[in-house]
Parts: sequence; structure tokens; C-alpha cells
Amino acid sequence: MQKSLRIGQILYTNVLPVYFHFDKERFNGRIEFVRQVPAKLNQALACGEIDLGVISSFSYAEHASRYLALADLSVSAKGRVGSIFLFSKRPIEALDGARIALTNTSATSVNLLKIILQTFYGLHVTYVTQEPVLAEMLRDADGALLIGDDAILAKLQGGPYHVYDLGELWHRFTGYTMTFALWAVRKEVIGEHADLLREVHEAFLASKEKTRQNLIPLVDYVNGQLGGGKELWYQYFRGLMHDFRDEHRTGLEYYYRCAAELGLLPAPVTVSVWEHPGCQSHITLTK
Ligand SMILES: C=C(O[C@@H]1C=C(C(=O)O)C=C[C@H]1O)C(=O)O
Repeated sequence: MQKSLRIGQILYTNVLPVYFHFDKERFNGRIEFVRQVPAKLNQALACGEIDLGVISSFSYAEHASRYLALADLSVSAKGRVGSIFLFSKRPIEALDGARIALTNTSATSVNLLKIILQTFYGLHVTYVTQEPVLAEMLRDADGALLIGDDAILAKLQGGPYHVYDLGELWHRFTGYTMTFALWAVRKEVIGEHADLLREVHEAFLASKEKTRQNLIPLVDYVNGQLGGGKELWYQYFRGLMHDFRDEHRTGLEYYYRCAAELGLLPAPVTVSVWEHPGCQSHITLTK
């Protein structure tokens, strides 16, 4: 029987509040982390290469009958997210008939862009999927979608583009929060590893809480790794939410309905959360 849990961690800065203070030592070799871009982790969870971890919220919906979400964890934003950008050679309203290059690292944001352009703006565009290298994406395309640190660094470099934040557009058109990622576990893993899984979940919640109380160490670390200036990272982390409460569920389930209307999902889904005593008490305490 497998002794340890394989846990996915997205390679981007956006998830760090939930991993930065994760106390790995206390698990004494019973867990290992697999670090990858979202599209790879989506696949790894679906085919059993990892047992749980943070994945695209769109991918959760595609496998909703096989997964449960870990309570009170997500990557969300109400308005500007700061790391999901459409870089466009023309104003967004003038993109009818355009060709858009999509990063091959995402699932949620590529479908969010389709909803925004088709449902909210009434535009018809064609898409190609590419490696997340802006200059190459824009060689033959009118616009390009990047996510995560690729998006942050491309925006910092600047360029003669219109830059649209997808969290901001979603909020402007719907009034809702947008949830880009969830922590999900395959249901069969719960039966085999319930106690360990509960400990891991609590360690994630504890890391999130510790970061919330003091952002300074995380901001110093990220600025040391990526540059950009501390103010950029304070603003970035202040704009992100890592909870999953009623407002997040409402926004996400509306996104799933929009996706189903465009045929991007076979049907709308609701998010099922793994309930266990530890998570209940945590949520009650911090509400
Ligand atoms: C906020 C972000 O959220 C994410 C976007 C994802 C997606 O588009 O599939 C998946 C996970 C998160 O990394 C980001 O990548 O910048």
C-alpha cells in the first residue's frame, strides 16, 4: 500500500500563501510535493499521478463526480487578480474575427476568456494554444492570454499592448468573485488516508492563516526570487483570496453555468466539499 501522499503545488506565486508556511517537517516523509503548472497538475490528479492538490477550478468541474474540494481553500479574486491578462494589439471591443493565442498552462482562464469574449462582448474569435512566451504568441495572433508568473513578468516588461485583467472583466460583467483554482482530492484517496489527509488540510489552513497575519516574510521571499519591488507583491497578495466561502461558491457555480451554456462543460456542476471534524471547527473559529 502506498505510504505517502503525493500533493500537487502550482509553480506560480499565487498559491504560496497556502504552501509557504506549510510545516513539511512534521510529516516525516509521509508526503511529497509535485510542482507543476496547472494544466499538468489537472492531468496528474485525473490520472492518479498525484493524490490531491491545487488544480484549475475548471478541471474540478470536468471531474466533479470523482473529486471533493478541501474546505476553505481556493485561489480567488473579487475584481482585479493581477496575474491573468489578455495582451491585445487592439481594444477588446475590436477583436471580432481575431486570432487569440492561449497559454497551454491553464484550464480555468482559457475558458473564462471564451465566456468573456463570446457571451459578454458578443465576439467571435479563433484560438490557438501555445507555450507561454508572449513575443512568440503575438507573432501571428492579435492577442495572447497568459496566467501566473508568466503574466506578471510579461506585464512588468511592458509593451505596446492593451492589457485586460480577466478577474476585473468577470467582476464588471457579473458582480461576482471569480475562483480560479481549488484544492481537490480524489474520493478514493479519502478512504485510504483520511487521518493523514486531515493533517495535511489543517497544515494548509495554518499556512494560509500565518501568511494572513504577516505578509512580510513571503513578500521578501518572492521579491528576492522574482524582483519587481515589494509594493507589487503586497498589492498582488492583498488582491488574492485563498478562502472558499459562500461568495466564492456563488461566483464559481455561475462560471460553471456560463461554461455549460457555451458547451465548454457538458453540464453545470456544484462544488462538493470534504467535511471532516477538523475543518468544521476551523471554519467556525475563523468566521
Ligand atoms: C490567479 C491565477 O490562478 C490560476 C489559474 C488557473 C487556470 O487558469 O487554470 C489555475 C490555477 C491558478 O494558477 C493565476 O494563474 O494567476
